[in-house]
Amino acid sequence: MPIRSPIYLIASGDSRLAANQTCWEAQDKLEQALGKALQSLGHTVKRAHEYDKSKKHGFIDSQRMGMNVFANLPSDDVPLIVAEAVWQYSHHVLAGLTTHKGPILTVANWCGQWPGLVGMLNLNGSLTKAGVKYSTLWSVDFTDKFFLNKLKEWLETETIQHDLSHARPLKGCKKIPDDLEKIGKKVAENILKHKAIMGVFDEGCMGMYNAIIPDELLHKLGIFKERLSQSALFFEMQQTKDDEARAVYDWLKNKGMKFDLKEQPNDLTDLTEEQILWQCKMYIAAVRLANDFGCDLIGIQYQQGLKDLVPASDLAEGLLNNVDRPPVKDRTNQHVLFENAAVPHFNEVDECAGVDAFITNRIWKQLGYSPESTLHDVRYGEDYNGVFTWVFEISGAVPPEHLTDGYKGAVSLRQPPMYFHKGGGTIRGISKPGEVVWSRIYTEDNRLKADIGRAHVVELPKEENERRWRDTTPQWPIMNAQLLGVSRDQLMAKHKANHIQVAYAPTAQDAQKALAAKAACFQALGIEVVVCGTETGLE
Ligand SMILES: C[C@H](O)[C@@H](O)[C@@H](O)C(=O)CO
Repeated sequence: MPIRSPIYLIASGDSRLAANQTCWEAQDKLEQALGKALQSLGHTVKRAHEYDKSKKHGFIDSQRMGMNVFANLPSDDVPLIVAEAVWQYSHHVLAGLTTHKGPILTVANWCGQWPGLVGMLNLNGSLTKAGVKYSTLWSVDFTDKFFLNKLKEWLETETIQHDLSHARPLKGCKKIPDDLEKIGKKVAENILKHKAIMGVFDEGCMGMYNAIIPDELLHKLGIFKERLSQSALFFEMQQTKDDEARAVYDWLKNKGMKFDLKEQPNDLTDLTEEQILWQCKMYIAAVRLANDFGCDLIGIQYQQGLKDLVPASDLAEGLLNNVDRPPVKDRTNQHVLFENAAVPHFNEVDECAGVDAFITNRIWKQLGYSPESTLHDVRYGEDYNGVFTWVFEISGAVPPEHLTDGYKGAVSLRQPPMYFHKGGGTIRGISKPGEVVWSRIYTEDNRLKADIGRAHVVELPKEENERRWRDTTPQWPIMNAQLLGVSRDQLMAKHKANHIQVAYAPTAQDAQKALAAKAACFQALGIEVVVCGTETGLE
């Protein structure tokens, strides 16, 4: 049925006032351009909530506000657009969207300035997990053919069909070679027999409903949650000795990592040694607590609660994911904990990324490859020399092993104050060129699924890399990635999360082996695998 006007528009935001205020201008610009496009197709748009003069922004900034906005719609079957130019908390609007009966379209502007694409992808993943029907679109300026044609399609049919021809179920692909299937199955059997513990320091980060794996689904993988508290982490940080923190800091400096310290720093905007030392304490505390509870992987939420107490968790998170990291001894100073091993960590307690990191670690070790993996935000991208090149950019840190020149290529910069008012340093650098396996676990139809594919990480000229940093968030680590056989629009249409997991392999052939073994492991654990793109070795 054709869509009838007016179309209602809602905008979910952050819950941090500073972020909502800073990013409002970009949102306003998006809404005006989108409004014009709809007008040109004979439609009118009506905001379902007003700009708030006292708050100085027009975002839905809490779950309660979102519920009220939906309750005040003229009816629950009006056409609705969720428009996003910023990082947003999906739970602000999820409740209303789960009971909304009218057609839903999520839209983001193709812009790197703020993580609007990231916000929309999180909402898409959350709606997918919740079983809510929606369509989705993106555009640089809302005048391009792709956007206008697809928008027309939505206006005429209430739905949009995207090209998903790059994605095939593993079952329909070439058979996985026996030796690699054996490795995948062996890792799966080992996990199912011995079980694994996922330590979660406060579940659910920034409304990321998609990132929470229901226990019943997780248990089928042999993985069980240990629900830990960030209060316990804070307490442990306070028990950690100053000289232990100092030793971690010195270790990093000896490795060649740089810290962007000003001569007379302002704690509100600059990085300070005190912030870094608290971050080192968090790193030690996290390792000790992971050891106390026998955890195989851990995740720290940080962005609610802990963000008001201590500097950012990112420095600790990037280090935990690295095999070569500062040694941490038990409290009596006798044994090194998790010696010569990474402690797989999942940022923003994204449990889907956590399971992926844990399995990657096991598979890569079996194959003899460096097992470091990380999630990134699917942040932005542009063509470079005619090839679409993504900016993958997580909000703080990656394992230094992923960076060009490792620790020597890592600089710690102060986290942006609008998100991180207590500061803290990042692990920022450029991801080294090489061969990568990318993947994403997600929940759909009440089942766990995984998309998996291949990418080249490319080295761009310095000025181009700097431009990409300037156009996004220069404090965060960047990966310039070319997905193989998956176009920009195919990834956007198919991807069910704000995050993407990446791990390097020594060569393209090794990456295909790793992909195959990982897919076999996922399958043996009951995760439905979808192979995406080309050069996977399985097409
Ligand atoms: C600091 C921001 O809130 C980020 O955490 C956000 O952009 C994300 O990384 C979302 O994945």
